[in-house]
Amino acid sequence: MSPDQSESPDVPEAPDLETCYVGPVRVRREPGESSKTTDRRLLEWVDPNDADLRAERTMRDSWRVLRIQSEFVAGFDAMSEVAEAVTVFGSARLVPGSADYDLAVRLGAALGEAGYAVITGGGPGAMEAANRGAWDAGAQSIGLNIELPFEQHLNEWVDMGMHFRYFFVRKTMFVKYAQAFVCLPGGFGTLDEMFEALTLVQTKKVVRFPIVLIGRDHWTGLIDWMREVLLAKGMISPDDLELLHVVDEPSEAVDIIAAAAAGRGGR
Ligand SMILES: C/C(=C\CNc1ncnc2c1ncn2[C@@H]1O[C@H](COP(=O)(O)O)[C@@H](O)[C@H]1O)CO
Repeated sequence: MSPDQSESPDVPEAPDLETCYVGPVRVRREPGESSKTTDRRLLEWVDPNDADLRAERTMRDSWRVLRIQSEFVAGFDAMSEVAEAVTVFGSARLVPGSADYDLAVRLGAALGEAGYAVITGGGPGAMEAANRGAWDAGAQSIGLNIELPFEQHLNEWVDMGMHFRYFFVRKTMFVKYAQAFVCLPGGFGTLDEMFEALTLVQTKKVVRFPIVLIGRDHWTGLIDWMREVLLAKGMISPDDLELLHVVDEPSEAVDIIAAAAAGRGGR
């Protein structure tokens, strides 16, 4: 090797780029460069007085339908082999070593040991922990991730994972392939998922299946408010409150789910 060859060539340093997913496509961008998610583009407001923008939107939305359709097809194909499953929701912000993270691991394991596949949002926190428990129990561990404006990873405890562009497509998969929901302690995302499940059951859009809230400390205040405000004002009926089961232990959640399955003639 000549002295010239041993010298390091004058290669420009790789720029510090941000990574994110646009549907299945991984893109790297300059920090701060606009990264509108697909959902945001779909829901973007367009000035109705601007005829050109309206025409452009109509064209884009028509094509968008094909993309939505393809996401449903990919989801249905991927999920078609899933056996009995339970969808688990919960805070993306739980950290390993915390009591709630540990609860989520134990929940995933208890569901897995009872023969259920575990479906989560595939992200960090409670999702990672529940997938981890299911994985440890040798159960199918599924993560349905979503495109967000910052980099998203499937957690490492997922053995079948997907990235969705559209929230509503992903939510369909959470419901369609599960026979129960369990909500761990969580924030707005978890509450959104819990209330969506609840209204689907309340309006009989899905046959009554259990929604279990695990962690009494976290959920009791909300249930009290539902009773003291919503029920008292006649905005829900007494039966509606019974659609939610509040427990502390993963084994209680599994018992409720198994009893509901037996009541439907399953298991
Ligand atoms: C904010 C953080 C990570 C975001 N990543 C997520 N990946 C996948 N799914 C998510 C993510 N964040 C929220 N979700 C969904 O909402 C529920 C949790 O929301 P909460 O507001 O944290 O309660 C969860 O069940 C997911 O389906 C951490 O840096």
